[in-house]
Amino acid sequence: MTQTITARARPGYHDAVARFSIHEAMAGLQGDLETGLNACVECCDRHAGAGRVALRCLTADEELTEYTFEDLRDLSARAANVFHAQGIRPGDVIAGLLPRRVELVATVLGAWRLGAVYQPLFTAFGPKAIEHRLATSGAKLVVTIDGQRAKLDEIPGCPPVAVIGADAAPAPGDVDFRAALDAASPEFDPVMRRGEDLFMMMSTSGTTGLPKGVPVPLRALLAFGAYMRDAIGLNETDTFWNIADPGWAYGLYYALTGPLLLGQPTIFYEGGFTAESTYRIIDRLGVTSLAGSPTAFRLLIAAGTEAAEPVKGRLRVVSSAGEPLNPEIIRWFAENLGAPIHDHYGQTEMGMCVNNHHGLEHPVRAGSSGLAMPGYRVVVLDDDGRELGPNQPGVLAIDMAKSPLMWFSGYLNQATPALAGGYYRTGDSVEFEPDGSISFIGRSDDVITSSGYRIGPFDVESALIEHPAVVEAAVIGVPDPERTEIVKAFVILAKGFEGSETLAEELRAHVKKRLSAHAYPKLIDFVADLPKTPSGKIQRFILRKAEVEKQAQA
Ligand SMILES: CC(=O)SCCNC(=O)CCNC(=O)[C@H](O)C(C)(C)COP(=O)(O)OP(=O)(O)OC[C@H]1O[C@@H](n2cnc3c(N)ncnc32)[C@H](O)[C@@H]1OP(=O)(O)O
Repeated sequence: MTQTITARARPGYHDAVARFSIHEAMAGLQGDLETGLNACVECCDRHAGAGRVALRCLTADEELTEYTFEDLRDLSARAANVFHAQGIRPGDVIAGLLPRRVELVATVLGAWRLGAVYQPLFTAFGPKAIEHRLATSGAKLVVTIDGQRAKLDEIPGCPPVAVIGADAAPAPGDVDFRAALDAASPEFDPVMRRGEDLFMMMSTSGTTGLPKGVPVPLRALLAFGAYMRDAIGLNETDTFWNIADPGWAYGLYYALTGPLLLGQPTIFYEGGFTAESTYRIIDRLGVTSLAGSPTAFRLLIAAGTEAAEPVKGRLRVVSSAGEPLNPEIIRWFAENLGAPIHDHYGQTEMGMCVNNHHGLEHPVRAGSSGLAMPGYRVVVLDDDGRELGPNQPGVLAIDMAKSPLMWFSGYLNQATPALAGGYYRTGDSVEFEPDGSISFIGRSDDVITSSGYRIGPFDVESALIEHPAVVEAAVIGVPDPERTEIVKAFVILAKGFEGSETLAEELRAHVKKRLSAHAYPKLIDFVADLPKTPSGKIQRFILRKAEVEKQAQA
């Protein structure tokens, strides 16, 4: 059974909430949560047969190749055969350190076809970030490109590697992934799993420790499909482009899985983000529905109104995630692109669940994150776990028992205090408006939001103190008009080292290489001491308060 999406009048939001039924949500799947489900079948096989395009890949030079759902079915079966020959079995984890290329889709769908679990590794990560994630998941194989391969040499106990080479033959011991795909059979019967079985292994940064594993069960497909229909409002006349990288949740859930699940093509562009290439691709491929983060939208605005002119009136809807959306962006997009841009809120742990829905009719207030997506009951809690009413700040939480689309059930192999008392506490401070919409206030912990990335200060501090010049470090986010926050480090130097711009640059380069290219401290202060509690815990909030006050006085 192929699920078809039709251009339709937008149903009313409150009607959709009242009529929400998990059975109807499940009718959007071919398989069954109890008896048999396969994510590759849902995202690929069931849409094959009509020659429909599934994937448009643009190289960094903007060379375009299109793949149909039949092509992806064939590739997924070949990949599943390659993985099976490497000893991968249902439930095993396959990690992908891959840029936005067709091989990433082959790896993801091939893993799912085999009943295995896909773990994304962002290509900006350094060995430290990769090592921790591989150790957490117990991945049995890593698929990567030759340009990323050297990072894996630095990882003790790295699992076997399948590499996609440019010209050179892969290193001894590595699987030549492309040659193996070509040689493999295009037949592989999908392994049926159940709704509770895992199909993705994500990770997320916290305040105090290293990133935590977020296991994603197959029943999350229901929530991903609901977001695409209700919030993105994807219909069959749309050309959808989500510019987020599938190395992260928003990209993997909604640039790859979501559109394919609904039988709609998706777009992968391998080049880095620029306003010019973004406008060019919108124009060339006829994009009508765009998704990304406010930093990307601010960079579009910074390119000026003339750059936007060729695509004015072309975008039907724009969806924003990862950082709160400023009213100024909403105004600019309406005026210069003729496009409504809506704020959507979510986390790796649950997907998007508070949205200004494009697919459902309801008033949209600038500055608000929106309303709970049908299928989630969203509440605001005080410190004692009591539900609060309008205009009372508290922590945004999900009422687990009354949220049939909620799929998160705890971090991998560790206690999850955020799930106490029947709620999942997001750690984000918000308040309800009288109309039921949610206004975002900020994080209630030290997690940094920069360019739509969630950055754990502890990760950056740990990378910094690996450098011989650093004895101690404290890392915070400081407000930034372009990137929401930027990472700032306060560093105590070891004896014999002196603070200088040269040393600061060396520390930035060190964090970029060891941890990740996106998480390095743009600002570094060398200090003699750090504010601490009597028990010796660094008080990052004191540093943050001082920075905010400094900015206010500037
Ligand atoms: C539930 C959810 O998941 S919600 C949303 C999830 N968040 C996201 O998807 C992230 C959204 N952000 C982005 O896509 C990007 O930040 C953009 C498009 C907004 C801006 O891109 P950029 O201008 O390239 O900045 P970005 O912050 O990504 O990069 C920071 C640095 O890392 C580098 N970098 C980024 N990606 C890579 C990569 N894959 N490989 C190597 N380096 C990289 C950049 O070159 C940059 O280096 P520089 O500071 O020396 O110039």
